[in-house]
Amino acid sequence: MLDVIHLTRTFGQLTAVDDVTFTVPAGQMIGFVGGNGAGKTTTMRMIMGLLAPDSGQVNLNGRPITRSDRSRFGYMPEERGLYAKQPILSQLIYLAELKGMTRDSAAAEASGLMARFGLGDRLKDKLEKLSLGNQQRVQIAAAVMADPIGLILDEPFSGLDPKAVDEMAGLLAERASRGVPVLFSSHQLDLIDRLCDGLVILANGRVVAAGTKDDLESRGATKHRLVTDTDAGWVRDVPGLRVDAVDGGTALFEILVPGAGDDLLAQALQRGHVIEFTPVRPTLSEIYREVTA
Ligand SMILES: Nc1ncnc2c1ncn2[C@@H]1O[C@H](COP(=O)(O)OP(=O)(O)OP(=O)(O)O)[C@@H](O)[C@H]1O
Repeated sequence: MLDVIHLTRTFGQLTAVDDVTFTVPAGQMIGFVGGNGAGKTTTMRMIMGLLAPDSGQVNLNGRPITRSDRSRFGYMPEERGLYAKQPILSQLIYLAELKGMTRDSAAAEASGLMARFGLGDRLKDKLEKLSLGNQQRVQIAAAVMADPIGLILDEPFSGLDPKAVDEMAGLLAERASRGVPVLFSSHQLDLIDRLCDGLVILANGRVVAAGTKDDLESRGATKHRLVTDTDAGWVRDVPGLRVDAVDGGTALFEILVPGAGDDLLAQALQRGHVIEFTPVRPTLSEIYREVTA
């Protein structure tokens, strides 16, 4: 389990990361989201010890993380870590050796991963000879090699095609299933929704929401949808509701006063046929927009 505890970092007048606290449980994939400049990269750099916090700390399994712990993490930095002009295999072996692997086992793991990505015949190529998406796969391979005890990945899926996203997500999920805490940033909320056990939303350096999607949904207003076979304009006159939209026989609204939904349903049944009356789960984009507004 990785705990980020009250981390704060300023750059001059700017508080880039402001008292940020969250947990990445062992074996879980946590999505780290927030607009440009929200503080995600700065937080990840502090987790990896590449940037000192002004205050706060990072714990691994209940005690302060050490340099030796960090050397066993897989990290994919925003600026990417591999050299464009060096051959792929030798770089992967070198990085895995730094994490304590023997040369032979590093070569075997690197070759296996490249074969899995369909790049088995490119091992001796310089990284720059690959397409950008394939370079990104190699960067992810470098992070997941050598059995890391934690994974911190800064926008690992940016620029990948849907098939590559699925492959890389599968790889990260495999590592998570070994009990590894996985934190990755992304601007792709649909991916976060699909891949993550939970998420942390940053805005202006602060955590504005964190938890599972179900947790976040239950914090927000639950909306309901009524679909009838008659015009639903009358819903606007029912007390105790906030009506978002009416379109023909369909109305979307929030129930502000307990019982107002029952009154609405009773009226709807008197007026005609009720085709649907259901709570509407907000999308992650809607939750995101609400908490970062
Ligand atoms: N070394 C630095 N010196 C000065 N300001 C910095 C430095 N690093 C980051 N910042 C500022 O800190 C803020 C947070 O930046 P950070 O890169 O952490 O955001 P981010 O959430 O990763 O953004 P993005 O999604 O655009 O990558 C930004 O305003 C950025 O300009």
